[in-house]
Amino acid sequence: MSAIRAFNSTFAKTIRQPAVRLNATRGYASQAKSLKERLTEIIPERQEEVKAFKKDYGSTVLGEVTINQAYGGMRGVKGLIWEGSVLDAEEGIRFRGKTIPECQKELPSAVPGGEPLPEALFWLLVTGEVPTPEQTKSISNEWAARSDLPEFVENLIDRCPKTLHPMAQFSLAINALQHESNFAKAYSNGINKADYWGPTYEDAMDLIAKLPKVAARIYRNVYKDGKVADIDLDQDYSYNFSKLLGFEENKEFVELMRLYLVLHSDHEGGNASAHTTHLIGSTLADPYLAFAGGLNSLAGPLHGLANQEVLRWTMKMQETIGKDASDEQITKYLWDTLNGGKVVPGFGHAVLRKTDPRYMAQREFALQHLPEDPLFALVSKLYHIIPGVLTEHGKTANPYPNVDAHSGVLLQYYGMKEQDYYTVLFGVSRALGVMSQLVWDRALGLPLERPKSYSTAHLKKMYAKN
Ligand SMILES: CC(=O)SCCNC(=O)CCNC(=O)[C@H](O)C(C)(C)COP(=O)(O)OP(=O)(O)OC[C@H]1O[C@@H](n2cnc3c(N)ncnc32)[C@H](O)[C@@H]1OP(=O)(O)O
Ligand SMILES: O=C([O-])CC(=O)C(=O)O
Repeated sequence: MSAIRAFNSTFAKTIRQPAVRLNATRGYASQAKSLKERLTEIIPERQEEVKAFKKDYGSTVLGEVTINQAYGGMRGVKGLIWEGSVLDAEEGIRFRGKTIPECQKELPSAVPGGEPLPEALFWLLVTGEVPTPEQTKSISNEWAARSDLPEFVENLIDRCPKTLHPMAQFSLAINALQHESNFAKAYSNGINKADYWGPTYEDAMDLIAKLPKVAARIYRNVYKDGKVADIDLDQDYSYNFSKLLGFEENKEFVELMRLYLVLHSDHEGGNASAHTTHLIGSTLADPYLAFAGGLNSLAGPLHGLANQEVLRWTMKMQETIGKDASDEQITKYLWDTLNGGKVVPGFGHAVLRKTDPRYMAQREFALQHLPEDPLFALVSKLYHIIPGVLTEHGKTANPYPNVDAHSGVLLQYYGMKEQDYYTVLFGVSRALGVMSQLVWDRALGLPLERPKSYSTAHLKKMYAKN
């Protein structure tokens, strides 16, 4: 047995939570398995499936690439494999074939009829199967048990100036956690490539488990008293994250956190944070280094940072034209933004051509929990005004709101008012998607990513008539 196989099997024995099915009507397996045990069964089947599919269809053409696409951020170019989710331009995201409302209905929750648990979504993303409540609980327990940070990482976060953007602190801390990487150690010890997925899985689980402590420490240092509570080993991930942030006493906030972490987790493979993580991972840099790169992508205002920008833009608008501004005043303010050569944050999308269902899920939450909130009323008003203005402006392929247009108002309502922090929450959630794919990247032996590029001069030589 290789060193890493021995490590994996010992680890599985230590951490496994034997769980027996309680609910016979929902089609759960009769003897619940740990996530790693289930993956160990599934991976050889999927490897065979992919091998056979490639053998039969490997030379099938997926699409053509135009010169405009090469200059245009590769929009619509089909060239990536991503197992966890697929995005439809009209319908939005499906996680392993399930829409957001289906996930809300089918995945185990912490409270009856409540929001789905991110632990359950992670299991679904990794395996394609809905976990039992016991399997979901085993992930909660496992993440709580793996959550400790090395002291030097805590010190590193504590030494950051409060003026360093929370996303820069987050990325720095994740790079430092690389010290813990099982994959990096296994690679340096000469692991066989057939075994790569094992230590990648261990790193993915450790990394996700440690995120609440990293993210909450940044929040408490920058905005509060620097003290961070302890993890409750018997609680779920979102409860613990809320507790560390200082919000666990508000049960609605904890439910929001569960929903938030599910909604922002995965958006197929071409979005900048997912693609960056996948690209870095393809060099066999370990999961920590890959995810830190993904976070740096997420920190751009055209991507995840838009959720911070939305609130900033909305507040600035309120300051400029007043809290009771008329539709006409809002419309004029929008035109000033557009004529100033700026984007309206939270609207538009590279793939979606309808309102983002993640926006709708957050709107449903607001309608249920904060229907009278004045900021929610304003966000609803903007939802009705902005698409018309963007359509008249005539440039935007999709004038409708994306996920980032709604998250800030919910967080504000519960007292998390520090917008510069919001993308860190997004990053914690995005780890679920990109880490589950990274395990599959290594399990399927996906190679170094390296597409072809040309210079303008070369392209002109190839295609221009004069
Ligand atoms: C989690 C997420 O990442 S969701 C996206 C978060 N980002 C935002 O909300 C920022 C605002 N939105 C945007 O900047 C864009 O819509 C993006 C980056 C999301 C998508 O970009 P693209 O796929 O290039 O969009 P699209 O094809 O519609 O762009 C065409 C033109 O419309 C402009 N446009 C697109 N959306 C907007 C917008 N919300 N406000 C103003 N102009 C816009 C683009 O800047 C582009 O202008 P250009 O021709 O002068 O370069
Ligand atoms: O899909 C995209 O390009 C951006 C996005 O909404 C996400 O990553 O969640």
